[in-house]
Parts: sequence; C-alpha cells; structure tokens
Amino acid sequence: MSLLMDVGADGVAVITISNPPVNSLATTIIAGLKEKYDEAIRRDDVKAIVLVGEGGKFSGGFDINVMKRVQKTGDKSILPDVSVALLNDTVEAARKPSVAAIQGLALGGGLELAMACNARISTPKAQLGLPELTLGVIPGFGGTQRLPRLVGLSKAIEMMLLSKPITSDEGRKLGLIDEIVPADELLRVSRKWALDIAERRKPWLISLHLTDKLGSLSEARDTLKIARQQAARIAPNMPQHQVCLDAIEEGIVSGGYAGVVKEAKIFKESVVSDTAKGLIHAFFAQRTTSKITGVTDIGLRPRPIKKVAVIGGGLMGSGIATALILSNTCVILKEANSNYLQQGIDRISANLKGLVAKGTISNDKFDKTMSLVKGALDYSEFSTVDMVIEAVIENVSLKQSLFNTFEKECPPHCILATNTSTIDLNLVGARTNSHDRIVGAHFFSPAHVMPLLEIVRSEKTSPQVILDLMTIGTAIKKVPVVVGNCTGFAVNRNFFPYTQSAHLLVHLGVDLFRVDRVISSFGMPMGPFQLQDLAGYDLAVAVSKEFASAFVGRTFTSPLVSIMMEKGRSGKKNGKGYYLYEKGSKPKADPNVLPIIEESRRQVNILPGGKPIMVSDREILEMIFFPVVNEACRVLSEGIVVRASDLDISSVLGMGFPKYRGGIVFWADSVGPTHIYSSLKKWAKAYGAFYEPCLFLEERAKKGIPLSDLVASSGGAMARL
Ligand SMILES: C[C@H](O)CC(=O)SCCNC(=O)CCNC(=O)[C@H](O)C(C)(C)COP(=O)(O)OP(=O)(O)OC[C@H]1O[C@@H](n2cnc3c(N)ncnc32)[C@H](O)[C@@H]1OP(=O)(O)O
Repeated sequence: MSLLMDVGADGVAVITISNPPVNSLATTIIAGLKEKYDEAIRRDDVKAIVLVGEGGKFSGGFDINVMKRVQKTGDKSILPDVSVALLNDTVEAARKPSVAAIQGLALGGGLELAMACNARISTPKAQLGLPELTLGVIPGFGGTQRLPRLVGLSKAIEMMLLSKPITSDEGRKLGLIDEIVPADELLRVSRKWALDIAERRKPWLISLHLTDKLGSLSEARDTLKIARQQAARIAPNMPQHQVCLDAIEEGIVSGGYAGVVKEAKIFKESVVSDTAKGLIHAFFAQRTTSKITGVTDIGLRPRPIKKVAVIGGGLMGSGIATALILSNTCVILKEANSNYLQQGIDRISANLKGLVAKGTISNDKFDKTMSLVKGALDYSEFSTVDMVIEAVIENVSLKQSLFNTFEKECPPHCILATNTSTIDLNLVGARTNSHDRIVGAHFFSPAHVMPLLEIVRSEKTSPQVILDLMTIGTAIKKVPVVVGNCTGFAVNRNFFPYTQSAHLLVHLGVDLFRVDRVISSFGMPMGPFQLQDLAGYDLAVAVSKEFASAFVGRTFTSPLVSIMMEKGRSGKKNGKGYYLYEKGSKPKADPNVLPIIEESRRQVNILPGGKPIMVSDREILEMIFFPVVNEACRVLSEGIVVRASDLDISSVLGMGFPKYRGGIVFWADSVGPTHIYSSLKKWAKAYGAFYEPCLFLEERAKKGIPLSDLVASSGGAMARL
C-alpha cells in the first residue's frame, strides 16, 4: 500500500494510489492523500495535480474493512473525515487544480474523489458508479451532492438507488467525464488538462458549485417524491435508500456544502445500521467462498476447460448448457434420442431469446452463442471433452451406468460431474474407478440465471478437480460454494425445515396466507406456499419423502399437497394452487383452498385441544426460521461447509434469504442462540420433536458462543472436510 507523488518538469504533480487489488481508499491512503496535497499546494514547482490509480484501476472506493471494524468495535471515530477535510477543504478549495485520470473503475469513494477534482479524463469502458447502497450505507465522500450536479438529478438518483455503474463512454455523454482517451494517452492528456485549467485555458469547475443540471426546486421535489415512492416499493426493509434521498434533498434545498455535512452525518450513522452489518458481511462472505484450505492454497493451477459435455437437455441440462455457452465454453449436448435432443436445443435457444428480449445480449451474440452448442446422440466426440456434467433424472442405476460409460469414453483428465441434488457421489460413481474426478456440480433452476453453484466433494474428490470446477464456475458467473456430501447438500438440506415448518404451523391452525405474508415482509422473495405453487407439487412430494427417510424423527409430513393434487390443483402449472394465477395479474389468494386445509388438518389432527394456536407475526417468523437455523447448526457441526459464512451466502443466493440480513447463520447470531434454543425447546415440548434443538445449538446457547464461531466447536465441525 503506497501513495507516491512525482513532480514533473511541466509542474504537474502526479499522485499515484497503490493499494492492490482495487486501490481501495484505506485510512492510510486517505491520510497520505491529505499530506501529498498539502505538500503539492506548498511547493512552488507544482502548478497542478493529477490523481491516478496503479495497475489499471482508479479506485474501488473506501476500504470496506474499515467499516467492518467500526461495526465490530462500535468506534465511529476511526472513520476519517474525508468529505469536508480532504475533498471540500483541501482538493476542491486548493489554489491548484486537480484532474482525475481514470482507468478500469472508479467506484464509491473512488468516484467521489474523482468528482471533487476539476476534470475527469478516462479510458474507454471504465466502470463509474456509487454502489454504496448495496453495502447498506450511503455515499459518504460527497457523492450525493456532486453526482446530481454533474449528471443531473434523475440520472444521479438512478445510479445511486439502483447502485448501477455506467461506463465512461456514457459518463462522457452525461458530463461526468470530460474526455475519453486510450490508456497509453491517459497521463499525457490528464497532465495537459491540469495545466490548461491552471493557466485558465480551460474552465476551473468546482463540481459542488454547479447548479445548472439540478432544475428548479419544484422539479427537484417532484423527482425526489417519485424516487421515494419507488424506493419504498423496491427496498421496503432497507432504510439507506430513503436516507440517501434525505442527503440529496438537503443539498438541493440548503446548498451543496450543507448537503455534504448532512451526508457525512448520515453516512456515519448508516455504517453501524443492521442493514449495513448484514450487507457488508455478505460482501466479504461471497468473496471468501473462493478460499478453500487444501485446494486453493497448495499451489495448484486451474486447468483450462474448453469443451464440456452436458448429458440431458431437460430444464436443468439446457440451463447449464446455456450458462456455459454464454461464457464462450463449447458444449456438446447429449440426449437419448433426436426428439429429446431437439427439445433440449430449443430450450437453450429459448433461454437465449429471453436474454435478447430483455436486452441482455444482442442478436449477434445470440447467433455466436448458439453456434457453440452441438447436439449428440452418441459418445463419439467425448474423447475431446474436459468435463462432463450429467443432468438426467434422479435414478441411481441410470447414473451409475452413465458414469461407467463416461469413464470409458472420456479422456483420463476429464472431470466427471453430476448435477444430482440428492444422490450420494460414492453411489453415483460405484461402477467406476474414477472417484477422484467425480464431483457434484449442483446448479439451481433456472441454471443460466441463478447465481449459486454448489460444488459437492466426496472424501475422494481430488483438490485439482475441485479447483477446476471452482474456476469454470466463476468463469460462467456463478458463485461456487464447496460443500460436503450429504442428502440435500448445504442449501436444500438446510432449507427443508422451512417448508415443513410452514406446513406444521398451518396444521396447528395458523392461516396459510398469513404465513406467506409474514415471510415475504421479512424479505423472502415470496412465502413458502407461493414458492411451492411455483416449484410444482410433484417436486414437493418427492423431496418431502426424500427428507423424511434421510432425517428420521425430525421431519413433518403434511398431506396437504397430495389433497391439493387430488382436487385438481397443481400450483402455478395449471393456474390453481394456494393462489390463482391469471396472465397479467398478480397471484390471488384463493379462499376455496380453506376447506382443503381444513380437510388436511382433520387428517393430521394436531390442533392442541382441538383449537388453533394463537401466535404473533414474530412467533410465526421464528417458528419457520428457527428450525432452519437448527438444521444449519447440524450442517455446521457435520462439516458440510467449511465455514458458517458459506452457509450464509448459500442461503442468500440459493434460497433468496434477504441479503441485508447477512444470511441464515449471521441472522441467527444477531437474534441470539440462547433465544433460539429456548424457543425451540419450548415448542418441542408443546408440539413435538420437529423442533428439538440439536446438540451444537444447545452447546452454543449454554456457553454463549456465536453459531458462526466454528473454531470454538467441541469437535465434529469440519471433521468431514
Ligand atoms: C464513503 C464511501 O462513499 C463509501 C464507499 O466507498 S464504500 C465502497 C464502495 N465500493 C464498492 O462497493 C465496490 C466494492 N467492490 C466491488 O464491487 C468489486 O470488488 C470490484 C468491482 C471493485 C472488483 O471486482 P472483482 O474484480 O470481481 O474482484 P473482487 O473479488 O470483488 O475483489 C477483489 C478483492 O478486493 C477486495 N475489495 C474490493 N473492493 C474493496 C473495497 N472497496 N474495500 C476493501 N476491499 C475491497 C475484495 O474484498 C477482494 O478481496 P480478496 O481478494 O481478499 O477476497
């Protein structure tokens, strides 16, 4: 980490920020910037200043580790005073102009630093944005004030509220960037701009003083009002959106400086909010998944995977193939007959057309991408593939025979992966001698959209194979999480009690639609019953049987889905589930389901004293999620994941657990293991073994140890991996 200042014969001081990999603005960098500026302003041989980032990136923003430290210690005084002391009083108030020379990216505090300069020169395609809201904080280095003044209020609000970066080319059109130049011209042109401003050949603009793009006060108020309504709709549980608008409004009503002061105050408060704690935890958790002891730290290098065979062109296989070809990997799609093969190719084509319709890819890219997939009815080309991903139905003997064939037809280096969501890897590979290269590649449906990839390893899977799959997973834009081998792996196993506890509550007399409402307002994308409508009832029945046999004594089997099917309801598939589905309108709760629920309640007959239980919304939430936490504890204690934060990120990306709550284990620790344990114990006594807390949870609750602290575990944890 360093900050160098080099003063040229032309009188331009070039200050280079160097803090790999993204030149984040660590506190020492910020202190160094202040020192270098003071020196540059003092020195007679300096006429102007150019700021640049080392290694092709301007800056990825304020060092997020500092915010994490504040959250841990509660000590806000370690947050440096950047917006007033550095940017306002030093950079912008200097007698010598500054130019930001931007390459690669200028995000968050990085862009804010650039906006305090008097001009910004950029290379093409640099990413510019203020993504602070995704971390639960607001821009805190003047971004809420300078961005609206440079690009206009509406665009600035859009960039901040959606945390959506723009390219420098778009920035040039908007007025954020003054000139686009090739990388090898960046420094020369930036120096010239700096001297031109110093010598008044170009205007000396101070972003905070600009007002021409703000519009009238009444227009601004209307824009802010609409933005507030949108924010309330898209981010109901996230306060940072509204307070960001408060800071913007202050600057418009009372002037830029007042806005900067208010923004700094709100920023500091937002750093310690629960939302920021959850989102910053998730930021690091997601990046930590790429570090696996014994795999990524032993000097192995990923082997190139150029060609992949996908077996089965059904929903999963075609989704996986789509994800691969979208990232330029050649795919051979193997099917059992030409009819199925055509259907598989059509599904891939439909997936891509969906992306064209959304504007995600162009028609040209569609053609190029489709040309990367080739259909096959035999194994003649398998001798050239680097990886096979089997995505056929969950039938053990079919899979065994396929893997036996792969072993014969594929080259010895080829990775043999299965997309099974349930079957033991050792069983899948039982008819091979290739256990070291057999691995689970568990995608989530739709596979070309869902970001999570569970990489399932058996005790025999080689580190090289795991590393290769992690690498291709990242290349196809998935977040790979390495997990151990067990029924349901990490995500499905962890979340089976979610649906079951929802069903149990309904059979204890709680209104089904109320359960869904409580869970959606907690932040899940939809309630468990609406999810069941969407996923399909056949799947619900099959999965429920699977878990009932794997986890004897801690499952709840509900007849409700079967009765729904008997009554001609199949969920969203036939438009009639717990909800009614009509094209163009939102799902409507169907009151005709109530007699079906009554019938199911009669069959199960567990209403205490024949009467429905009385529970608050908070209790509903806890009765659904505490059993999930309980299973998470078992997953942790069995070492199915290497650290608790992997389960957090899996729950967020695989199940839609609200990211701003940090993931399932992080949330559980914020609620407190003691409360979770005692609640489960109480419900186990009243309603049965489904709620019985596991030993891991009991131990942590009694000793006051956080669930995420695996080191403190008394054995068991990580034993498998
Ligand atoms: C007051 C201010 O307004 C507040 C702020 O500025 S808050 C910060 C705002 N900036 C951001 O939100 C950007 C966050 N970073 C990113 O989105 C992405 O890292 C990126 C687009 C910059 C680069 O992405 P990519 O190349 O895929 O690399 P990625 O793996 O994400 O990051 C590389 C490393 O840099 C770290 N990093 C990235 N941005 C960082 C930051 N702002 N602070 C600290 N570390 C950061 C990551 O944790 C990761 O560390 P690791 O190698 O130890 O796991």
